[in-house]
Amino acid sequence: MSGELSPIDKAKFVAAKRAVDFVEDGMRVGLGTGSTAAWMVRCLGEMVREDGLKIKGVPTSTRTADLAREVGIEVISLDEAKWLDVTIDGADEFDGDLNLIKGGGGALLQEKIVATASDQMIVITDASKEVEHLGAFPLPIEVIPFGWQTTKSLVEEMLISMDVMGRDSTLRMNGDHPYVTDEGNHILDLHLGRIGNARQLSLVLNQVPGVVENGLFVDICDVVILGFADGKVETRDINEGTVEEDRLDFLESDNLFKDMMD
Ligand SMILES: O=C(CO)[C@H](O)[C@H](O)COP(=O)(O)O
Repeated sequence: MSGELSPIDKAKFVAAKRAVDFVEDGMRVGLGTGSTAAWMVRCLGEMVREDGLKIKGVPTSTRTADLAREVGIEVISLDEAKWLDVTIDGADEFDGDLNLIKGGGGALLQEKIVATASDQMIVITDASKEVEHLGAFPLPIEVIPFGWQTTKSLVEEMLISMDVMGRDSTLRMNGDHPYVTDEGNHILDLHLGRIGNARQLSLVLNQVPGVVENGLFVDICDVVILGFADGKVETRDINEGTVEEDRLDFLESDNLFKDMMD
């Protein structure tokens, strides 16, 4: 990456930079997937290389595993870690209860398993992901390739029976071919418009044969850290509500940030 970063990238960097303050020596850390999570992985890598931080990372995708190794983080599997101290990840939407839609980057299955196996899940994001009601972002569901068109019909019928708005679903594509996840599955994106009861929808979707997992994260996230392009950080904590924080004055002096702009 080179040149001037966009305001959104600056905001993502600020959120990532604040989130890594939660990481301490000896921790097992879940490493999310996506452009915001990639900033966090780079920040942690810098702490490992420059400050001697000792952590083990459990990545949520092959992309993140590759980046983590590249920046010097020791990578282990979830089975080796068994349980994690914290997972830091991005999101596509979050609401006032810190429920999320995730999976825009196609890694929702590993992301949900890893976040659920963590003492704490911290979401890092820019302000554009905050919504009053989840659902404007198409909800990704991971389905096995066998009979995916039948699974799609079953999901649509189920949505009609639940009287859920929207109901269109599309198979995610990668060029001319269906998108394939790290587990060899496909993704259906559900265009719902507005999700009334995320918990109920999540439970019902996972009952449909062929559905592996859906991108609704209900009662999993503990903290959302919102970054802004001018360095301001705001934290939403599930227990403490909104915590206004000072503007962080590191953007122009941060080595990692400067490197990325060169
Ligand atoms: O859920 C995800 C990947 O499956 C990502 O966290 C989500 O799509 C946000 O990505 P970005 O940080 O690039 O906006």
